[in-house]
Amino acid sequence: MDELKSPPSRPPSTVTVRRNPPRRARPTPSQAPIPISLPPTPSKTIPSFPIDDILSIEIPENNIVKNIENENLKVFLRIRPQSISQPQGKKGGVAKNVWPQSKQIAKSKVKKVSEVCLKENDEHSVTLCPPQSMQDQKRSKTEVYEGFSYVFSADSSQDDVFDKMVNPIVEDFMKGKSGMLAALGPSGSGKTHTIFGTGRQPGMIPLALRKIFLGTDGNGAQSPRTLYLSMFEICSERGRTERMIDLFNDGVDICLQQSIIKGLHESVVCDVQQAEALIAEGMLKRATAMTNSNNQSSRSQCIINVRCETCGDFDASSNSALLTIVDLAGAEREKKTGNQGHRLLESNFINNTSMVFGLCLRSLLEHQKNRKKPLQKHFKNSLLTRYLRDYLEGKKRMALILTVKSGEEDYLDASFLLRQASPFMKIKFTNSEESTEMIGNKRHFQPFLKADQQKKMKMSTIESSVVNEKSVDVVNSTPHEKECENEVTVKKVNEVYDNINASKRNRLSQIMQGFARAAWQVLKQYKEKLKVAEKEIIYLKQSLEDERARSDRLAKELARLKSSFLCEDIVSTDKIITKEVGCRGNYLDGSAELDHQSMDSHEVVGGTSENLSESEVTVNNRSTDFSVINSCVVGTSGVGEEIFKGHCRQKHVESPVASEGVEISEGKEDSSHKGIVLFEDTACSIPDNLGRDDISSSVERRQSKNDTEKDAGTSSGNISEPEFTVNSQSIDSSAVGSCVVINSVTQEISEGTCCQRIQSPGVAEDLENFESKDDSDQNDNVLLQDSANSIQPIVSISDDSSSLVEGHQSQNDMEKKVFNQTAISNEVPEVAVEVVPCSKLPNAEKPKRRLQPASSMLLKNISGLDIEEENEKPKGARGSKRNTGVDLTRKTQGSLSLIRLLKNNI
Ligand SMILES: Nc1ncnc2c1ncn2[C@@H]1O[C@H](COP(=O)(O)OP(=O)(O)OP(=O)(O)O)[C@@H](O)[C@H]1O
Repeated sequence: MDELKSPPSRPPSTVTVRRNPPRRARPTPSQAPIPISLPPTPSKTIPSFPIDDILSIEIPENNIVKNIENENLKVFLRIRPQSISQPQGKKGGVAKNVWPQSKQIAKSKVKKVSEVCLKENDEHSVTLCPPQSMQDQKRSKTEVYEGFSYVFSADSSQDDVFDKMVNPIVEDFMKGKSGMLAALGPSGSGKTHTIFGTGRQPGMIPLALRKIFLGTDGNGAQSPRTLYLSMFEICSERGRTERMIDLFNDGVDICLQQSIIKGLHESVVCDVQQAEALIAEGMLKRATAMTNSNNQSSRSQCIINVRCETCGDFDASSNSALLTIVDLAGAEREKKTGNQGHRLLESNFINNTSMVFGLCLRSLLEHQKNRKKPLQKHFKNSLLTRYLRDYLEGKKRMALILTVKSGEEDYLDASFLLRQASPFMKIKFTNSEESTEMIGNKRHFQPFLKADQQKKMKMSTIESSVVNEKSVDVVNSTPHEKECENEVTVKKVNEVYDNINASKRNRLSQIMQGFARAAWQVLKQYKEKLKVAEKEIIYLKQSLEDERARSDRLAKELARLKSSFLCEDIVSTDKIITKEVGCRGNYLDGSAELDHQSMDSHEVVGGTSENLSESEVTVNNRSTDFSVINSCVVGTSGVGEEIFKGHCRQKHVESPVASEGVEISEGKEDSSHKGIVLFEDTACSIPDNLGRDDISSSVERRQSKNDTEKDAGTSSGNISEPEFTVNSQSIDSSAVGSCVVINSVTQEISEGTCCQRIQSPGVAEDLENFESKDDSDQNDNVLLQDSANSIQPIVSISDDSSSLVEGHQSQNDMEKKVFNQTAISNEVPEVAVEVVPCSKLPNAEKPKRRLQPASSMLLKNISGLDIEEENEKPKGARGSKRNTGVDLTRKTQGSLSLIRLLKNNI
């Protein structure tokens, strides 16, 4: 009750139930690009695939197939004589019109007899000319049709036609090849005459039978065989349905089931007379009628089959062959034939069959031209084309003979026929004979198989072997013929299996040949691909070798550039330092300009004893305009203990010094602003790890010492004390700044010889106090003497020119500075330094461009020094410098001053 009282529940909302849940499309599998990795080149060469050996094997070509494939449909043309154009009555006169005819038609026929519209050009072409009455029409024009297999003129005989057209087919037939001959043409053009002929002019069938029964197969050999003859027609029943009538069996209807005619009576023919009699009997049964075009016009399509079976040899090539000859009913024009009623219906059927026949061939032609176009199944539209399907689809060889009349009134018929049928000559037989043979065998063996089966079931005697009611005409045969037929039937039954087995074997062999041929073609294609691939591989190998050679060249070039860059870097560094010092001097001198008119030479002869070396530096400056010598370059071998450890030869050291820049020039005395420092040491031992700073520090240390002392002599017995002497001949010169700083030593060792370059830009100890004046002569001689050794490298700087130097701390006279050197080496180096005062460079911009790297280099060097730490060092600790090592030797007053100067100016 509560439920009743309660408000009715809402109907459940509509719920959509998915039977199949929505499916999501599967993500497309990402196909990451497969990295192409070339397989490593195997060290061993892989043996090549023996494709040449395989391809060298010759496969036997099927000549039959090859011939058929290359064969086109043969189209012949026969022109009927015009003199018999008029239908003749039975009495030999002009036949009366079978149908009531108007007077105009009768008059026109009489007029057009004499005119000819078709002319034979040659054996293969004709010219169709429209009659004068039709020349005004658009489609009426003279046309030339060529390409016929042969054109039979009006006066050609039946034998000519047979020899050129039928005889090859018959010969092939006797060799076991099937074939077909069909006659096409308008009504009354001579098709029936050509196929059957007359008593005096036998047609193709009688001639063929004669040829066949003559017993030769073309080679003169006669083989045992059995000939079967059948004849039937396809006609229309009141124009509605088609009928197949067996002409050998009293007009019994037969039917066509899948290309097999059931009930068709095949007559075994033993001689040509029997065969001709059968043919004649069948012709009498054929439906004919009198029309305005032909007094005995065929009203049906007549087919004659001659089948040959080789007795005792049932191999596939010759066991059965079929020769088919078709006499088509001629296309009819209603106006021309004047058919009415039933005849008109027959005309429609005849024209329809002819049209279907032409459509089948046209479709085959288009299909062969363009394989994309399907082969239309027009054959289904008529019994005739269904029966002749194999021929119309190009599976069997056939030939066409076109019969035309050349009269003026036949122009339209001839034009229609030639336009429709002349393209058929391009049709090719593409299929193999094997398939056609198999089809033929299948069709003709099937009744035998059926008969054999029935025979097995009945287990009857020889009489019962006559089970194929279609094969033998018992009714009309004679007793002798019956015996012959019975024997033949028994043979068939006994050998049918062998025949089938042979066919199977043949089919298998054909299949294998086809497979081998296809494989051979594939191998050919792969061979071509392999050739292309091998060419590509060779090309890639060549390119790889080229790339390798190129990379080698680039590596060599890179190494060369690196080496040259290092050399230039060293040289440029020295240049920059020297130039910087020179500039500094100019800066201090203010208007100092160095115009060296003559080359100044500074020779430094440095020598060291075993443990002691002294260098006397003499600076001679002959420049008249040399106002300030703010720097002198002294090449010295005064290096510390650690310098001379090895045994090397210091060949040539040049230290160009210029007022604004320093450049190096070897072995050349230049009038430009260059000072050449020649440093020669015949027996100098320099360690490989000689550092630039070591030398400079040691020299600076000594220079700082000379600020207060001239004579050092504080070194021990192994310590050399180079004496630095500056001689200045100038009277007015108030100050001569000279110092010797070796700040860089570059050594190059090659083959046991050490070539050491020393660029030692002269830096004054207190350059800030220098002032140069123009027109001051200055002669500075810096002599470094080694008192402890007999070999004293002397560096002399002489300046013959007058110079004015002011504000120099040191004396104007010769100043000697003694450098203490500690030499460990036992050999005394000979140092000869030539300092050539350089004149001002003609191009002042060039060194300026080089200031940038020099500044950077100096900043880099300066930043590396701890100035504050040096300042904190007490000056009184000099005595302990020697004991503290190289680090302490750097921290001299001279170096501090130099660093300050450089840093402030940069
Ligand atoms: N080449 C020829 N030489 C002599 N007479 C010929 C020739 N061709 C045809 N004739 C004669 O022309 C007449 C008509 O020929 P035929 O009956 O062969 O024509 P058709 O093409 O078969 O006509 P339809 O299609 O109506 O049967 C016949 O009397 C035939 O003897």
